[in-house]
Amino acid sequence: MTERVPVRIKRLPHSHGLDMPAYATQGAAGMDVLAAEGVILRPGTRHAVATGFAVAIPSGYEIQVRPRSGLALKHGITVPNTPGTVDSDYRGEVKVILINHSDDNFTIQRGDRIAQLVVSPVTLARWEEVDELDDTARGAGGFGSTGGHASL
Ligand SMILES: O=c1ccn([C@H]2C[C@H](O)[C@@H](COP(=O)(O)OP(=O)(O)OP(=O)(O)O)O2)c(=O)[nH]1
Repeated sequence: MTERVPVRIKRLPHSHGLDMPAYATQGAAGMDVLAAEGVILRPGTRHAVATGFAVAIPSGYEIQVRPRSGLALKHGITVPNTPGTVDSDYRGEVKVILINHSDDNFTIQRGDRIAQLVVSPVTLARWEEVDELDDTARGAGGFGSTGGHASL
């Protein structure tokens, strides 16, 4: 097993009785995160769902908030800002922004597993401003310039 990065986590009062995020299987990349509140998401609406905890991520890491594929495929429930970014200096409650892309109301009950959290290393960059960039075969081609789909 790869070594695990320690991340400090603090339960908030409304997390009472809730499990903290956990890997569902040995090889899972993300920890399933539970809703700390019940919400009814009407079609087309979104909500920042409480999780009941705050974290102190070590410097050099972030936590990405990603959708669960089952909720996306079966119910049109996804994370509009995916991957959501939890910065290492953020000390507020971690929230999961969910949007309902279906035509039906979607009920989230407290304790439902609503998304997954992936701890990921962050590479910081510094700009080196130049007058000219090197040439490449692609050049300025983008946004479908290589084809591969009839509409492109
Ligand atoms: O899905 C998310 C995304 C963000 N956050 C929290 C942690 C993150 O560190 C903070 C700010 O997020 P972000 O930088 O994406 O938001 P912003 O709109 O740029 O706000 P800010 O100006 O506060 O950085 O909000 C969450 O709890 N869940």
